[in-house]
Amino acid sequence: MGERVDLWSEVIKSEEEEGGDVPKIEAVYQRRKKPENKSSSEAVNLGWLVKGTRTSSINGLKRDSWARSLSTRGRESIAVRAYANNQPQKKPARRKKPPIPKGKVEKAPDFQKEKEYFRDIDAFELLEESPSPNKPSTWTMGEQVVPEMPHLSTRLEKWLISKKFNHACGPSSTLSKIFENSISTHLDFDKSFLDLLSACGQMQPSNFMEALSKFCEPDSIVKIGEGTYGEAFRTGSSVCKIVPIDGDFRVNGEVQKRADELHEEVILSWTLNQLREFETEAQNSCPAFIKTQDIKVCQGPYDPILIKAWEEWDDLHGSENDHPDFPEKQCYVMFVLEHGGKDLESFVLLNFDEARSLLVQVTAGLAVAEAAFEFEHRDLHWGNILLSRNNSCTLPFILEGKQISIKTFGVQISIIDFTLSRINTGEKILFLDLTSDPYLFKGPKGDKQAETYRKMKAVTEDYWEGSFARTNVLWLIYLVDILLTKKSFERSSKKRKRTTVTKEADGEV
Ligand SMILES: Nc1ncnc2c1ncn2[C@@H]1O[C@H](COP(=O)(O)OP(=O)(O)OP(=O)(O)O)[C@@H](O)[C@H]1O
Repeated sequence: MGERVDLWSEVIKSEEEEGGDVPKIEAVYQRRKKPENKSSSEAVNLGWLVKGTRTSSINGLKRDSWARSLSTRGRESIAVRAYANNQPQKKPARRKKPPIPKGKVEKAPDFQKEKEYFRDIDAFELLEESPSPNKPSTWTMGEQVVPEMPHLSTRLEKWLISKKFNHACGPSSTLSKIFENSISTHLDFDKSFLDLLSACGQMQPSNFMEALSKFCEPDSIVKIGEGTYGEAFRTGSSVCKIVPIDGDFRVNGEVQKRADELHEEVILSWTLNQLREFETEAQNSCPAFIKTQDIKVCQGPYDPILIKAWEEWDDLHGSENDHPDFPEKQCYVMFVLEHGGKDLESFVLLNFDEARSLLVQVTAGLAVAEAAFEFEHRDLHWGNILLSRNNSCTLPFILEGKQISIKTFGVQISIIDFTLSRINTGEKILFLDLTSDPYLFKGPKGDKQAETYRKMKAVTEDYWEGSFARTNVLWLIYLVDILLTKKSFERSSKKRKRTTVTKEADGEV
C-alpha cells in the first residue's frame, strides 16, 4: 500500500500519552517519504526484478514452476469508449452495474454535524505557514523538516496539522473525539485501497476471524487448495480464497498484488456473477462460472486456526507456498466462493458421457460469457476447472436469448481463477497486459499448456486489451488434448469388450 496518512490516530495517541491538557511542542525530524509510484509500468519493472531473482535461492523461494509464476500481474483497464475508437468491434449492450449483494453495503457515515462544527470555527487561523521557497512541498521549522500536507483541503486539514505540530494552539481535544470513530480510518488509506473497500461494501478492513466465523465454526476450517497468490480454505459450504495484498515483501516468491489489481478482479467476479441471474428476459445466462458469494478486505496476521489448517495441509500434500507468517498490518482480499468441487487434474471421470458433458458445459459457458461481456478466460488449464457430482440431469444455459438445456450426467463444472481474464463490463475493459510477463511464454516445448500461452500471444499479437474470442477456442483445444492424453476412465470389462467389438465392426484395430 502507498504512504498512509494517519494523522487522527497519531493525534489521538499523542493526546493520550500526554495525559490530556499539558501542551508540548514536538519536533518532527523525518521528512515524509515519497509515496511509491504504483503505476503499471513500474509494476512491470518490478516483475522483471522478481524474475531475475526467481531462479536464485534468495528468500528460499519454494515456487519455481513457470506455469504458476506470473509475477507481473499489472492488471489494466481501459474505458470502453477509448477502446471502441481503436477497434472495429461491437460494443456490448450496456448492462447495469455489477450487483453488490443487497444488505451487505454498509451505510456511509453522515458528517453533517461535524461539517457544521467546522463552519462555526472557520474564523480561527490555526497555523502559521511558512513555505520554503526551495522545497515547495515542505515547511521549515528551524532545522526541522515538516511533512508535506496531506490532501484534506479543508479547515480540518489545517487544524489537524496544527494539532500535530503545535499542541498549544487550536481548539480543545474534543475536536479529535468528534471524528474519532468516523473518519480516522479513512484518512489512513490511499485511494486504490478505498476503492477496493468500497467495491467490497466496507469502510475499513474486517478482522480475519470475524469475517470467517460468519460462514462456519472456526474449528472446522480446512485448507483445500493453493495457488501462487491464494490459499483456499473450506469454510462450511463455502470456500474462502485469501490473497495477501499491498505488502512490501514477496509471498511465495512473488510481489504481492496491489489493491487496484484486486479492485479489478472484484469487479470482474461480480460481473460474471450476473450470468447466474436467470431472469425471463435474460439474454445470456449460465451456471458455469464459480459463484462469488461475498468479497471482504481483511487485515491482521493469520489466525492460529488458519495456520493450523495450513500446516495440516502441508503435512499431507507438501505445500509449494511459504508458511503464512504475516505482520499485524498485512491486508488481504478474501473471496467467498461457492464450493466448486475438485479440479480436473485430480477429479476421476467415470465415463465418456461425463467427459463430453464437461466439454459441452465449458464450451457453452465460454460462449455465453463471450456473448455477454466479450469474456476471455486466458488461463483455462485443468487446475482452473472444478467438477462436482450432484443429482442434476440437465443445466439451463441461455445464449443470445436462446434457451439450451445441457445434459450433465450428474457432473457439474465451475470455472475459477480470473486473474488473466479479459472482460468488457460495458463500462470498462479489464485485462492483464501479458506483454510484461515474458516468462509465461517460455514454458517447455510440446507442453500443451505452455503451447497454449504461446498460441494466445500469436493470436493477440501482444495486444492484450483487444477482444480475441479465439483465445477461448485455444483453451478448448487444450482441454480436448488433456482429456485425450492425460485422463483415463475406469471401464468395466463388459464395456471394454463392447468397445472392442464395435471397433472391430468398424474395421478399426
Ligand atoms: N471455489 C472453489 N471451490 C473449490 N476449490 C477451490 C475454489 N477456489 C479455489 N479452489 C482451490 O484452490 C486452488 C487455488 O485457487 P486459484 O487457482 O483460484 O488460486 P490462484 O492463486 O489464483 O492460482 P494461480 O496460481 O493459478 O494464480 C484451486 O486450484 C482449487 O484447488
